[in-house]
Amino acid sequence: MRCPGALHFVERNATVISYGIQTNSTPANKRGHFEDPTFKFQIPLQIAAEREIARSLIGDPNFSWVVSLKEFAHPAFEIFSAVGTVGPTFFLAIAMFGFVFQISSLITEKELKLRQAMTMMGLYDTAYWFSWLTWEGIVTLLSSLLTVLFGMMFQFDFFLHNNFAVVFLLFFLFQLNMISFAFMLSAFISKSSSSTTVGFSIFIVGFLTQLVTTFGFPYSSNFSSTYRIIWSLFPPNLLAAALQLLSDATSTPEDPGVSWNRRAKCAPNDTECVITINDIYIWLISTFALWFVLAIYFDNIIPNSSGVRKSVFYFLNPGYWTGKGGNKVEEGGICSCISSVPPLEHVTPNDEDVLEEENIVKLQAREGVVDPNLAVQIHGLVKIYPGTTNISCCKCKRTSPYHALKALWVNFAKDQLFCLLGPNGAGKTTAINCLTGITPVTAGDAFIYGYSIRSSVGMSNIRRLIGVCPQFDILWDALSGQEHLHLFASIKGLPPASIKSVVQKSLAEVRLVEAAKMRAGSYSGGMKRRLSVAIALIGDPKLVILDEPTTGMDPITRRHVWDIIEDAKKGRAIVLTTHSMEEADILSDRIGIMAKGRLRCIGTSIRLKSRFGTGFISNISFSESANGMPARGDAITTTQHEAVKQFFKYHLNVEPKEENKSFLTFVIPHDREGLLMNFFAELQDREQEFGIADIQLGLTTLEEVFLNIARQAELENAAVEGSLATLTLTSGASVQIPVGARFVGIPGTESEENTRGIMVEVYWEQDDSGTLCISGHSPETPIPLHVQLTVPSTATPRRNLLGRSRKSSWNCD
Ligand SMILES: Nc1ncnc2c1ncn2[C@@H]1O[C@H](COP(=O)(O)OP(=O)(O)OP(=O)(O)O)[C@@H](O)[C@H]1O
Repeated sequence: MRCPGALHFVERNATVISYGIQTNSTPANKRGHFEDPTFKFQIPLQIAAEREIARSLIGDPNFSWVVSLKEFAHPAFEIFSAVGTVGPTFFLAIAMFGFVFQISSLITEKELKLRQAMTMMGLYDTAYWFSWLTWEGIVTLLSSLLTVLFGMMFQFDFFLHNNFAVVFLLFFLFQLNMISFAFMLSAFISKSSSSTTVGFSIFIVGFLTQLVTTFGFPYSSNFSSTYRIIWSLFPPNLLAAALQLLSDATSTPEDPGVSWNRRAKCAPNDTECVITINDIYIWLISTFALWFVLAIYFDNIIPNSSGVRKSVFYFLNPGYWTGKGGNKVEEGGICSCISSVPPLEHVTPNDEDVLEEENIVKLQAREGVVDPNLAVQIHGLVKIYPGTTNISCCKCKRTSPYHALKALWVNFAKDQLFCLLGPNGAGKTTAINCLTGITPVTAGDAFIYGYSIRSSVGMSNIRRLIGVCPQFDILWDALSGQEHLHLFASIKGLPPASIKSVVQKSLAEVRLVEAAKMRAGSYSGGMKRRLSVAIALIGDPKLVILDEPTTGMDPITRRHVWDIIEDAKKGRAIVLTTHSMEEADILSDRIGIMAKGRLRCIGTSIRLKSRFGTGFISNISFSESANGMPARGDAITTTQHEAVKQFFKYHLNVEPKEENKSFLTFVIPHDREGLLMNFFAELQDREQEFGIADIQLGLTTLEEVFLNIARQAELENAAVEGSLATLTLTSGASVQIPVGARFVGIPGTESEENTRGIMVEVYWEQDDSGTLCISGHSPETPIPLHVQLTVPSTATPRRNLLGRSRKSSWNCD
């Protein structure tokens, strides 16, 4: 390809010079066009050869033969053609940095629920998108400026001869377009780790389509405009076409390049021109707007990290544009069908306090009372996670509907801390998510300072009033504690002048002043939790929701955070969920224990202990001698132990629950309460005789109340579901019994001696996940007359009513 051809001259005689022409017939790409060697080389050469032969033969006096070497006329090969050829790939590669970073940041924010946290604290979607756009606009502006300046610095004709504004605008609009394209793609990706793969795939596809564009497709009159429209939707193709135009315009040092005024005109020698630089600008601006609008649209209709999305035609709802409604959300993917939900039957609470609370709230709801002393009024809140059938490629995934909240009626008062307790899966987080607007409610409503959580206007007012510390820390690893607080203070709308002092105060409160400038990614678990608590309290919210705030804190820090929470009660309501009974006991003004989506009991800690605890706990400590040994030797102490045990057995009919050399612990049921006064008076009188050093009497712990309530809920649930369990007797025989059954008659054991037959008492416990399991059974005994028996069944266990499959083995490990 280096030699276009050759001429062979043969001088036959004085009047005949013959010649032969040899040409390279491969079309060569010159200045973006494939030149036909016959017309561009062979014919001009033939004419020239014949003309010169004629001049020689006719004896032209100016003609002479000279032997010299001269380059055949050809278009200039300058560095500009490198920009036209390699430029598209090179500048696409530069834009891919921003593209991958953008996709990965957006997805990380979704994946780590950072965006959800900001929305919960009052961030508007418009502010979210426009803040990203502003930031990316600035970065793109700088990078485009640097690209052009570097191009000029390295003396590329492409950058020197074309107008600065023309080249700069091209790079700026292209990079902005790629960012907007990244916004749109991020709606479809749920894992940040996929962003590099997506970026690389886009680069490969872009490289190939740009290559095709450089060869002239489809920006020439040979192709229909439909091809051009489709091709121009992909930003790298527009870049390739623009670079081609601009490099052609500076192909020789004499070419003037494209000036700002000529941006909408074709090059004079370009007969096949179908697109100008100005057209490319218009395409870049239009596709930028298209990707951006699509990004917002897909972001709304594709389920977020909580599985919530808007309807596909949400934008047709006038309320969406006026801000009055139109924020109705749905659950499940676009390609999923929601199965029918079993109706929720109304169950009157068994507990008198819960019933009373329910009646008070219902009365207030009927009469439309908005009590100024109430921060939250929950009116029959129901949440059913719908069962869905998701159809994706070659897969059909079904989930069953689940009643997570079954009509919650409760008030949370101002200046009080309400503690929501309950075993895992009780529905606490669901209740909180409903209050903060993360999850749509199925039925019922809740009013926070009078604003309904079901109205979009109400919800945007609520977001200004609440502060939330979610169950899991939602923090940016790259931001410092101070920056986090600054950001959330801004989202909360604090005046910029006060933000600095508020942030400093907040950092001091949670003892993070020294770590204020450290990245949150390097914080310990406890520090992160403290920062989350500080975020929840920033901006003086009137309702603070703390979902397990002290998880992972050491005891010293925990106590410190308890102090912060205690101080924060003034002037606001706090809702706290925790698994620490000590925390609930210390901080709560009222406690509600939930299980299986229902409120099971409500009241102060003392009330719950006295109503649901097994009774009183009495600790008896024995005197010890100076050397730490029991006062009068082991034998004597054992006698004293026995005497005390006898004393408790005789008067109160209780056995010790725990015992060792220095103390005895008894649990005294509530029904013996009447005997306690005299009993302890006598025990105190005989302290010396029994060698007692100290007598303590207290109510049972909140933990015990919690365990009792949880077990009771499991039993009720098992009875409703009608689940069956297999009880294996010590004799080796096994029978099917309803889950939770206590006294079980063994079939076929009736005899003359035991006319009612034999029975066992089954002991039920809860395993680590809180599910009931059989821990054992009593020895087989004749069935007493008064006992209400469960008759075993041989039926196989069936699925529960809501379709969740139950465990097959019911024996505790
Ligand atoms: N998106 C969902 N789809 C279906 N079921 C869900 C969904 N989210 C929660 N659940 C179910 O709802 C029930 C209540 O869950 P929730 O997270 O509210 O419990 P919790 O009381 O906060 O538990 P924990 O103490 O473990 O945080 C659980 O059985 C859970 O499996």
